[in-house]
Amino acid sequence: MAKIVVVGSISTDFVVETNVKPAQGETVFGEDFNTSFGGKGANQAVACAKLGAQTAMIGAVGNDSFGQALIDNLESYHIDTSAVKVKENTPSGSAIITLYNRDNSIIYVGGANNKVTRSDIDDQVNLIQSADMVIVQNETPVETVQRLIEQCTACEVPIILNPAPARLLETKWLDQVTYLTPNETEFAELFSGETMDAVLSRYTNKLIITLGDQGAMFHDGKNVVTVPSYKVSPDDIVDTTGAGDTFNGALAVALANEFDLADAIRFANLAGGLSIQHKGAQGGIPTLDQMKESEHYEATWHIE
Ligand SMILES: Nc1ncnc2c1ncn2[C@@H]1O[C@H](COP(=O)(O)OP(=O)(O)OP(=O)(O)O)[C@@H](O)[C@H]1O
Repeated sequence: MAKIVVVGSISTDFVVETNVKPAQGETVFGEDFNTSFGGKGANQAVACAKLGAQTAMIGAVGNDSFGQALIDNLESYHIDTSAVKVKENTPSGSAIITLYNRDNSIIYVGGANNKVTRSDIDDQVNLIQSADMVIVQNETPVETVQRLIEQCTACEVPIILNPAPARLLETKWLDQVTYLTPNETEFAELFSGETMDAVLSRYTNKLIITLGDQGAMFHDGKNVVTVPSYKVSPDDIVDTTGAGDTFNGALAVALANEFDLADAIRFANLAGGLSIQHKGAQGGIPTLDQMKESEHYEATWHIE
């Protein structure tokens, strides 16, 4: 079984639906309330685990009741949480989402995710060294991400940096990561003023730009290659939240199983396309068995 270590955020989404927006100082009645598990790191870890990888998470929660629920949720997917720390006097990561007329306003509090430190990475060198693939995003502090890139380089373990949300990093860091997976908006923020073709040809077989319903692009050393997504009829699209996280987790699983890059992107496109046909970021991620039931699953795709 491929071993994947995911470093990143773990948080709860608190979603309130209302027909009336409260004015300053006003209380209104809401229509509905629900919570769901999120955080890009946690979503990507769940994707790896559901798609058949032995998955461990490095991150942090607060010492509140939400923290324990976040850990229990990861464990329900058989994710190793021994490297998820509980930070004292800190809230767990939370997104407070108000849905008003199908439009949402979000207040995100990083909480414990902002307290994942360089030494939390150094404490887990053995875990990192044992991995076939590491993934990280940008919802933990920049110095932590940089330390992880250094450790992966030193241990010669491949690392995917999913630069979401976009945050500028010096070229030396981008040069050290094995794969870089922005969506189009993140690409534009990271490489403002440059064309996709120019940057893709600088980072051959490394930069993978996700394009929503168009799939994803990379440069194979000779040409820019667009790997098309699998068509999903608009009637079947239920919830696109987390498509990017599913794509990244699936990409990691495929690469850790030694798929070539174009194949790995096709596998990730299929997972991303299936995920949008169900509600919920984590709930919508397909399992490996659900992938295999798809008519698009390829006979040459072997996940150990
Ligand atoms: N409408 C769609 N039809 C088919 N596949 C899709 C669609 N939307 C997304 N995908 C799949 O999911 C991948 C990631 O989507 P996208 O580029 O929108 O990432 P994202 O903006 O990070 O997503 P999100 O923020 O919604 O999680 C795409 O490369 C594709 O494989």
